[in-house]
Amino acid sequence: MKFKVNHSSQNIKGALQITGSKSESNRLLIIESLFKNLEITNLSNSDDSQVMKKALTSNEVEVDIHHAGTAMRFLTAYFAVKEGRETVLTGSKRMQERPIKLLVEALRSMGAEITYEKNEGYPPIRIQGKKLQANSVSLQANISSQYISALMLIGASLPHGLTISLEGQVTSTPYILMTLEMLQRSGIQGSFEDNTITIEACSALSPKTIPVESDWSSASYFYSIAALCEEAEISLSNYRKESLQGDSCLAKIYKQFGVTTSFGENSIMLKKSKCSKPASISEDLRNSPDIAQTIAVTCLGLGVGCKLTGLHTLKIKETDRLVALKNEIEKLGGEVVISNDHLELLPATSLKENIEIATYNDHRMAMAFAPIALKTPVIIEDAMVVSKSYPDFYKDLESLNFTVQNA
Ligand SMILES: O=C(O)C1=C[C@@H](OP(=O)(O)O)[C@@H](O)[C@H](O)C1
Ligand SMILES: C=C(OP(=O)(O)O)C(=O)O
Repeated sequence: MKFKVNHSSQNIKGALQITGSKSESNRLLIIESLFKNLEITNLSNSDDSQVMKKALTSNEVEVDIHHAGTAMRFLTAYFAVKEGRETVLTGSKRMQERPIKLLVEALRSMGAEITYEKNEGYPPIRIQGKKLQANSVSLQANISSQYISALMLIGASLPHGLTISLEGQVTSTPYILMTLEMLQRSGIQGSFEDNTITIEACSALSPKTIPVESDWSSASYFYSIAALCEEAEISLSNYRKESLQGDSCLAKIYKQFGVTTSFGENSIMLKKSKCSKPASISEDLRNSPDIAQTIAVTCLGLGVGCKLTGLHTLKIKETDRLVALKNEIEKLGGEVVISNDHLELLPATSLKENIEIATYNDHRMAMAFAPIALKTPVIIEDAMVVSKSYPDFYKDLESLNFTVQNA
């Protein structure tokens, strides 16, 4: 399905309630399943959280997690400690190209029984659940923080807890801190100091209600909208100043485009009233890789140049996001240079109209490019990919007076 997205005004006002963070939700779903006694509120309605919920209650041998990276990685560790359960964990064609070897090797070194069904190092994998006795593990930390979070999430279920030694430069650190905080809020003790994570053993949790903050990566598209129009007042809930999500750095980054953020009790207000913009910006996104596409497209729309670094993880996400960004920005008339870990955009002088944006099975390609409609009408191919993290995306665009039509 293709959607043509358009907007006829440069003044945007509205209030939206965004679904819960899929990262926080998928951690809490695993903790609840292992230890019980958690009530989770504002759970994400994303496909990724739906597949996680379904997997955790499935009695089938084959568990298919589609495109959900967190589900693939967290469930690999989860099923490895499910004594007596045999699981074949699989996913979409792209998931079968996303590496899992570092996590499988770490779990095997702890005694887990995991074999590859097709290609060495990639899903699908067959897991024979066992009681693991190990209390320490080490792994390379510069490929995906999800491998580390996966080990942290099962750590407390092991008889002696788990000490994880991280090797090399740690990437996506806020997601590791989020996992630690989620464990601690649930009642599990742990620490992260000097590249060593310690998770204490725990046999039961006392009952708790844990609210999920809304998704900051989803909020990024409204930051982009605010930046791309002349005047904006957009209220988003449920957000907090003290966020566990690294993508909350958006508030600081978008100040450069004249978008201010004020924090209410449970919401944020994005305001834009003056058209100040820098000639170019430079950001290291090692800690917030999921907002790279949003920022690149905002800059394209504003005619601002950008140099985005720390993007080495983008090649193994839903698609090779660096290549996808280059292809689609160039279709609109932008000039981009990419390497394995950075992207440089030259300030664009004009944008082409009614360009069809390919989305590469990547929700963030669709959502990052839709706001450019404030500058030029755009057609989003395979538009419903957004449901991976944000099923209500187009409904929320319409509530801000965007027109979204079948193309
Ligand atoms: O742990 C998480 O919830 C996530 C970690 C990040 O992945 P990497 O650690 O692979 O960069 C991020 O890109 C992904 O969307 C969600
Ligand atoms: C990379 C992402 O997700 P995952 O790795 O969990 O599939 C994302 O949501 O941008």
